[in-house]
Amino acid sequence: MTVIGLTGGIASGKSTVAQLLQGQGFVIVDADIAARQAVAPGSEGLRQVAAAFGPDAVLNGEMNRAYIGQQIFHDEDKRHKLNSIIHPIVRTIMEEEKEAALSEGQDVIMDIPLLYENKLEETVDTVWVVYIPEKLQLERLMKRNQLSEESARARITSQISIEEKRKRADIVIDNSGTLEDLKINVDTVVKEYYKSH
Ligand SMILES: CC(C)(COP(=O)(O)OP(=O)(O)OC[C@H]1O[C@@H](n2cnc3c(N)ncnc32)[C@H](O)[C@@H]1O)[C@@H](O)C(=O)NCCC(=O)NCCS
Ligand SMILES: Nc1ncnc2c1ncn2[C@@H]1O[C@H](COP(=O)(O)OP(=O)(O)OP(=O)(O)O)[C@@H](O)[C@H]1O
Repeated sequence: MTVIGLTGGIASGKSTVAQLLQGQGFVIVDADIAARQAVAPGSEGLRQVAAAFGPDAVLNGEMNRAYIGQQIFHDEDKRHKLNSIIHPIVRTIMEEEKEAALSEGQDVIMDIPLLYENKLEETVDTVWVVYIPEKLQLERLMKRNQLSEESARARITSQISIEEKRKRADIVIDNSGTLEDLKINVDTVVKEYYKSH
């Protein structure tokens, strides 16, 4: 069984690719979903976030994502603080999900936006990077999250650049075309994958 790390820049299309791969029978373990579970209402994770970021960090019993986002994407120390609370919990959740899938004999896609930032290459068998040029990344991020150019740039520069991730990849999945183009690219990668497995 293989553990594939799926990564890329913010808004490069990882979730879209993960959906396509799920349709092809892969099990998806998603770090963004685990990160939400880590700070679920009433959780120890949320309690720690509130202790670190103050009363504005919680709204109606949930983590105030807009407030935390404003705080951490503009301030490296605060980002490291949040990461140090959430990432260990995320790793535990993802590890359990991965082991459950492997024990059922299924190949797993670990969808991890911060795979390179957190030096997790060694925890997977191969790394697939979803790539788009930075200009397109900025456009898609601004559109999807309704962000100003300045806020979108802050999010992009809080990660290792997409060009650097492309260089480090074992496999690159280009998503600079249409969704139809992306489907074709994903089909090609999956065909190649099955040839060698
Ligand atoms: C900062 C938060 C509240 C913003 O929430 P929001 O709903 O606006 O965004 P969402 O969670 O959908 O994340 C969108 C993307 O932002 C990027 N991102 C999120 N957190 C970080 C971070 N700490 N550093 C760099 N990029 C990040 C990722 O590419 C992610 O896919 C949220 O992302 C969060 O709790 N982040 C900390 C946990 C984390 O690192 N998650 C990423 C995967 S483990
Ligand atoms: N080929 C494409 N053409 C146009 N829009 C696209 C294409 N692929 C993805 N998108 C859109 O771009 C945005 C980003 O895609 P997606 O959410 O899959 O990225 P992501 O890498 O998972 O983002 P994040 O890092 O924030 O989790 C979404 O609004 C999605 O619908």
